Amino acid sequence: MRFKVSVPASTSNLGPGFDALGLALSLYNEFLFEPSDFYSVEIEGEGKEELPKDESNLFLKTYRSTMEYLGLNQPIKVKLINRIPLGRGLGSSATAIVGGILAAERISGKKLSLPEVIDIAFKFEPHPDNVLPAYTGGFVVAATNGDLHYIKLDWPDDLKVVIVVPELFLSTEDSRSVLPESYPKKDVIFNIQRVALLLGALQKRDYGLLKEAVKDRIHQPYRCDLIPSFWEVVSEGYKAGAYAVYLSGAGSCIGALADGNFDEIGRAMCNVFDALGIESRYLVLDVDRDGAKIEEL
Ligand SMILES: Nc1ncnc2c1ncn2[C@@H]1O[C@H](COP(=O)(O)OP(=O)(O)OP(=O)(O)O)[C@@H](O)[C@H]1O
Ligand SMILES: N[C@@H](CCO)C(=O)O
Repeated sequence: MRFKVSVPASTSNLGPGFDALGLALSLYNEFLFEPSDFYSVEIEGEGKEELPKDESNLFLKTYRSTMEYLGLNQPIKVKLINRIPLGRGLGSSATAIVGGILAAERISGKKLSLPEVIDIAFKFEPHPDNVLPAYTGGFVVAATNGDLHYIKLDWPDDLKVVIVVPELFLSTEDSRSVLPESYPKKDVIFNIQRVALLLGALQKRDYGLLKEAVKDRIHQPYRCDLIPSFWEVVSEGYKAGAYAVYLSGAGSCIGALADGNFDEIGRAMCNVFDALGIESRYLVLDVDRDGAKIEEL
């Protein structure tokens, strides 16, 4: 009884949609697991050295919490094959959470409802914009207030995401700690207008509107100081042909939406980090439409 769970990365916020918008990407963490007499964790790839291999590992914590919720206890042996860089705003922690929940579902033979999945996930990550696309795939709008309300929207086939990954680790906790507790009314209105514009521009494929639509006054103006030359990277992305450039999730990755010139955009943005002596690379990713998957081995 051996299984593989694969869970996509996600890029969230997309500028103004703080804690509301998330997009699953074609980059996957894979978790291989089998029942065992004791818990054990092996890690390959990202976080091999840094991530805990004991019971404090987020995958195991989520698995155990889900099993506890189901009234069960079954130790497992898990191998995490991590391809998503950590602490970069690409939803690596969300993949571990979703992976742990799916592993518990598979081992127990029980299927949880989406509200149950989200309730468990929220104990570990109390914002939905990575967990939800990781679970469902696609472009997701999520609204929470005790209950979760969400909708999966169409994403245009021709629009890819160029993700620039600087060698800058930024924990979500630190990146959230720089945000204010409250915002002036004009900034809230600014963001509401742009989220609406963004959804409309994507629906109508009016890409010329995207540059204005991804402007934001809720998080990027506060987080930009954590990423050297953030606005210069953004500007180079636009010059190279991107329609929209934004901070991916809590950072430090920067995402660019484009329907061509993908390598030019990636290189132009990385050149800014090169000039600062910060290593970086870029990934050209499609949108994952299907979300987390389980496969028998
Ligand atoms: N693939 C993983 N496997 C196990 N634990 C992970 C994994 N990825 C992240 N974590 C755990 O989640 C904690 C919180 O991660 P954090 O949210 O800061 O970063 P992230 O998930 O890489 O980025 P983000 O959520 O901004 O996209 C980390 O300290 C780590 O212990
Ligand atoms: N919406 C969350 C995503 C974390 O990746 C944030 O921006 O803090």
